[in-house]
Formats: sequence, C-alpha cells, structure tokens
Amino acid sequence: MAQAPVNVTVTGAAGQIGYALLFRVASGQLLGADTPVRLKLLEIPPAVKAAEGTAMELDDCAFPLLSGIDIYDDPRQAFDGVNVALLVGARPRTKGMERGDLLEANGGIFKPQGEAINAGAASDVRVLVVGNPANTNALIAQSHAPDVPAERFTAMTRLDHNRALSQLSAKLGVGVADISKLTIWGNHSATQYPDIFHAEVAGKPAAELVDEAWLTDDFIPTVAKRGAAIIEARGASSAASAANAAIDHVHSWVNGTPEGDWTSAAIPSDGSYGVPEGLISSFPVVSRNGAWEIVQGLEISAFSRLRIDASVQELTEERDAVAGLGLI
Ligand SMILES: NC(=O)c1ccc[n+]([C@@H]2O[C@H](COP(=O)([O-])OP(=O)(O)OC[C@H]3O[C@@H](n4cnc5c(N)ncnc54)[C@H](O)[C@@H]3O)[C@@H](O)[C@H]2O)c1
Ligand SMILES: O=C(O)C[C@H](O)C(=O)O
Repeated sequence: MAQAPVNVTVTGAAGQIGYALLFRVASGQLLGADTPVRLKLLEIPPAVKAAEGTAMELDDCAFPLLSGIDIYDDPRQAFDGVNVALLVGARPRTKGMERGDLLEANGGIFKPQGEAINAGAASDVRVLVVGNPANTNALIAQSHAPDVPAERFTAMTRLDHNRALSQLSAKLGVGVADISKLTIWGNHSATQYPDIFHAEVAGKPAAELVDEAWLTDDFIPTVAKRGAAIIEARGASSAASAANAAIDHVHSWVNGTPEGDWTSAAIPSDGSYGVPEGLISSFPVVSRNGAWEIVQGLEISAFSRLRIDASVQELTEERDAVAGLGLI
C-alpha cells in the first residue's frame, strides 16, 4: 500500500526562510525520498496572496512526493492533523522595541499556535521553532500544549552547529565531514556557547589543534554573532542557511544521527549538565528511534562551565520575563 502523506505545517510560509524551505520539503529532503508530504501553509491575512504565489511555484515543480498544498490564516486549521510543524513566522524586533515588547508580541503568535497544536495535531507531532527568540517561543508554544509530550517541542540551534563546523573546518583546512562531536550549548543568541572540547578532527582532539586565543577571540564570537554579521552583509537575516538547518534538524530527528557522532538541538532540559529542568536549551544530542537523547557523561571544564551558565542564565531570564507577562 502506498504510504500516506506526512502533514507538514510551515508558518511564515511567504517569508524568506519559507521560500528557501518549502521546495526542499516538497522534494523529499526533509523526510526522505520515499515519503510523500502534504504541505499546510500558515500566514497572516496580508501575506496569504504571496503564499498562494509560492504554492503556484510549488505546483510548477511537479514534485512527485508533494500530494497537496493548503493555505490558511487560521492556526486551528493549519495544525489540524499535523505531523511535522515548522514554526518559522515570528515578529521581528523593530526600531524602538524593547525586549519585553518583542517577547509579548511573539507570545501573541506562539500561544495560539501551541493551543492549536494541542487541539489538532497528530499523536506523533514533532515541532521545530525557528522564529526568534526561538528557544523561548518554543517554551511558550509548549506550555499551551499540555496534551502533547513536552519533548516534542524543540528550537533550532542546528544553524549555529553548522556555522561552527564550517569555521573549524576553514581554520584547520579539513573537510566538515572530518569533524565530529561539536556542541552548541544554551540559547540561540549571542550568548550561545560553541564547544570544541569534545570535538574530534579525523579522530584527533580538536582542542589540541587550535590555541585558546583563537577559541576565545575568534571562533566563539564569530559563531555566536554570525547571524548579526549576515544581517549586516545581506540587509536581511539568514534564509537559505536557516532553511537548510531546519531540514537537517528534522531529518536527523526522524531518521536518526550517525553512530559515533552527535549534533546540537535545543530541547527541554531534563536537568542534565546543571541546566534547569524544562528550559529549552541546546545540548549535544543524538536521535534514536525517532527521539532526541542528550549525550551524557561529558566532562565540562571550568572554561566551558562559565559559558554554558551564562547562556542558560539568559534563558532563565527570558523564561521569567514571559512568565511575568502571563505567557507561560
Ligand atoms: N533559529 C535560527 O537559527 C534562525 C535563523 C534565521 C532566522 N531566524 C528567525 O526566523 C524568523 C523568520 O525569518 P524570515 O527571514 O523568514 O522572516 P520574514 O520576515 O521574511 O518572514 C516571516 C513571515 O512570517 C509571517 N508571519 C508573521 N506572523 C505570523 C503568524 N502569526 N502566523 C503565520 N505567519 C506569520 C510573516 O507574514 C512573514 O511572511 C525570524 O524570527 C528570524 O529571526 C531564526
Ligand atoms: O534573525 C536573526 O536575528 C538572526 C538569526 O537568528 C541567525 O542566527 O541568523
């Protein structure tokens, strides 16, 4: 019997990331070359027409795996029966906006989306939040979906992971495929900590191949501030690389991570590595049998501890701020 299509809901479908993402989902790169998909696109009313234009282009690709496209401006309809939810649409920070205003505006998006996921999602739903502030938006959505297992809500730090791989490979003159066991810890923000202390380059410890000054003055700030550097250069935030990372995240989650390596994802903490339980924080993770597991037993040096704690502190403050606004 032919496989039933997987329902993939993409919010912010008419945006930049949406445009770079949808064609790859429809071509089979998200879930695999044997898995048909049905796209459910969510947009705000003024952007529905643009989403319709993107849907026309998707039709024109004649993707064999694309079994249909529906466009909605109502989250309840968009998340009905959803198996994979890619929450991309978010309220960007605009001039004069304080951090609290940004969190409140995004609460207005992610609270109803969490409620709609709770009301209608399929029992195997997996949620990836891309829209910023991604970790805290994921926490908001999760807190309004009490009937969905908490671990199904994740936020994206795979772009940071890929950026770290790329920076280290350029520094050492090796291919990215030679590098394993890199980790992004904490928040998808400038406080994140890209950690090479367990990383290996063709089986050798990566930390022995670079000096500490490069790590502190170059690698860590370059990876952590890469999003801002892209905005400065492009005049718009990363789109294709963000879409690519979303594809990588879900593909790894569904299909598993390779033996002998791990990746990074922001998932609800179970208290591992001193990260308060429930915070959606980035960890070294593997995916086994379709579920993320935090890699256990890594030794954390004082150098790393300081940086992990700083990013986790920021996440705690964001959680407290949205709690204060009644959003969780
Ligand atoms: N986690 C990461 O690594 C990462 C990387 C890059 C960008 N981002 C973030 O991803 C988000 C999207 O980026 P973009 O470049 O596509 O932005 P964009 O402005 O081009 O597109 C966002 C889209 O979301 C839509 N939208 C707004 N509110 C919505 C709602 N309530 N429901 C459905 N759609 C809604 C808008 O109409 C717009 O079409 C931003 O928050 C950006 O900061 C995250
Ligand atoms: O959209 C942004 O603020 C930056 C983005 O999160 C990125 O890391 O590229």
